[in-house]
Amino acid sequence: MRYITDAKEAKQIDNISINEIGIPSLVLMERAALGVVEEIEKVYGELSANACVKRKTEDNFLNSQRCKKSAELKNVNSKILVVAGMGNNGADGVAAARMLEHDGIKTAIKLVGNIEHASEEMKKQLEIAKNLGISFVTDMKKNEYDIIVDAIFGIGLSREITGEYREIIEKINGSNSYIVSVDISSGVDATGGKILGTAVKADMTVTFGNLKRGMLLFPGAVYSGEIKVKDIGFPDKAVESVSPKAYTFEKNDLYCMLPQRKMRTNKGSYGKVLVIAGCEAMCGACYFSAAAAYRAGCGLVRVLTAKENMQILKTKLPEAIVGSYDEEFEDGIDFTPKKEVEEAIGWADVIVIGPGLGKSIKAKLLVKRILKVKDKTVVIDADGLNILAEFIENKEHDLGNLGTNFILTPHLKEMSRLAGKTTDEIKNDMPYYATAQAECNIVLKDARTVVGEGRNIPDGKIYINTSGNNALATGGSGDVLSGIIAGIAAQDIKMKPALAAAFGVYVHGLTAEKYTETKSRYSMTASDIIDMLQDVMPR
Ligand SMILES: NC(=O)C1=CN([C@@H]2O[C@H](COP(=O)(O)OP(=O)(O)OC[C@H]3O[C@@H](n4cnc5c(N)ncnc54)[C@H](O)[C@@H]3O)[C@@H](O)[C@H]2O)[C@@H](O)CC1
Ligand SMILES: [K+]
Repeated sequence: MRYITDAKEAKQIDNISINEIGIPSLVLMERAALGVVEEIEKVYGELSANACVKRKTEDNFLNSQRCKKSAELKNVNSKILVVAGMGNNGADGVAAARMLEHDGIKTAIKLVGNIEHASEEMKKQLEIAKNLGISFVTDMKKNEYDIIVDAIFGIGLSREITGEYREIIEKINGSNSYIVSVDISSGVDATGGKILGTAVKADMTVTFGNLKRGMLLFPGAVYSGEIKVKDIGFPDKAVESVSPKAYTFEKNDLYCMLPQRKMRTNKGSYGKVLVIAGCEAMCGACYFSAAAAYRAGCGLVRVLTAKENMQILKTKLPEAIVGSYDEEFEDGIDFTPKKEVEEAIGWADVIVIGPGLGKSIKAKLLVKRILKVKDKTVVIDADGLNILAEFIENKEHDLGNLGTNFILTPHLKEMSRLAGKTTDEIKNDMPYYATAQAECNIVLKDARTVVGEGRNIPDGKIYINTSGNNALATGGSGDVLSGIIAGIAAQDIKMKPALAAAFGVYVHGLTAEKYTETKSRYSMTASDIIDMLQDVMPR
């Protein structure tokens, strides 16, 4: 698990490390600069070898997709320019320039801003650089440098970028150089990922201690390039005492945090998922959700679907217990859930409702019933969300009334209906809309999905997903996700629903990464996502 900080938390960690624990600021800075230099020298090596530097991490959405033509790159006399602002981000850059020179790489510094406003650390770094005779330039000639180091603003950026800052950032972006941002791309708001006027389009960002939210959320993610996180010695004590609200997973987390498969167990040990999905014309969605729940590891899956879908589901997924909700309506639409629906609700540990369910009166009555479930995790997806939004619009329901056992999985448009806000409003503050609107858990789906715990959950966390790629943008992908989340939640009913949801989102993303290792991102289908689960879930 990796913490992701916002600007305030990152500053607090700096502060506690320096002022409470007593690690000198310049010591942290020296390590930060060394971290930057280490990464630059790797790139420099590649450039010098005339390599085409196509960063592979586009798969993680962290790449600006630059492929420098080797012919455009000078090799033997490669030069680096550090563009430094007057705060400590600039000071990191000046320290890095000194280290690069020390390692024999021709490096110059271009200062931006009023030197009279330089931070104490910046003044110190400038003094050292001057004593060593490092060259300073006043102008930045286009395409003169193979690598430009962006050390203009870090987490201290606090307002729109204008004037000479804006000009230099536009010049940097207009160059052919490989661009390395120090800590965060200058212009990206470290908390929300917004672009404050303009921002450096980095090929790589070398960040310190922890990931910053702004480099993962859009549009900041597009400006960050490949992200390297460097440990510069912030003590765990400082990080723990700040306890950042956001986190993301790494592959090892699957092995140590997912429910374990113990030796003496049977199918009853891994939970029961009920999928209420599929109307007459939509059998596939039901199949995808149910099959994914099995592949994610739950013990038993039961399906309630339209009568017409039963035969095909029995054939396609013989592992599932297949029934129909239709017989509940034999007496007309005056629905009092009885027979199979009530029995199935009682049977289940986790319920999924919505994929391909349609918006018929039957579907609405089913959703109405499931909204009353209190004692088990419920995933509401697709048409389940559309119906819920309709209930909210008609004032029959309130988003705030849904309990902490519910997981909603809206994409931006669905969230816009649920929250009564525009998609732009949602897009611009995904962590807020994933957490602050409701008591339930929300999986807010986008290229960078955010999972939030309800607003009243003590110490509620925000998960920002970093796995996956655009191969996932295919029909049925969301149905599969609902099944994966339910399948994981069912294996440990004590697991916080938001954690199960975060794992589900992470694993769903990993399937696409695995798939595109050998196959085309154009061709992945929902069935492939289900198939790839066997390659990405722990063995
Ligand atoms: N000792 C420390 O505190 C450490 C700091 N580190 C570096 O320090 C950075 C944070 O340094 P600072 O807090 O000095 O902040 P920055 O260096 O990010 O920038 C702060 C300066 O920019 C000004 N500013 C903000 N927005 C502006 C705008 N739009 N136009 C013009 N000026 C603007 C501020 O008034 C301030 O003077 C981190 O990102 C990291 O790179 C690292 O070296 C780790 C250790
Ligand atoms: K920067």
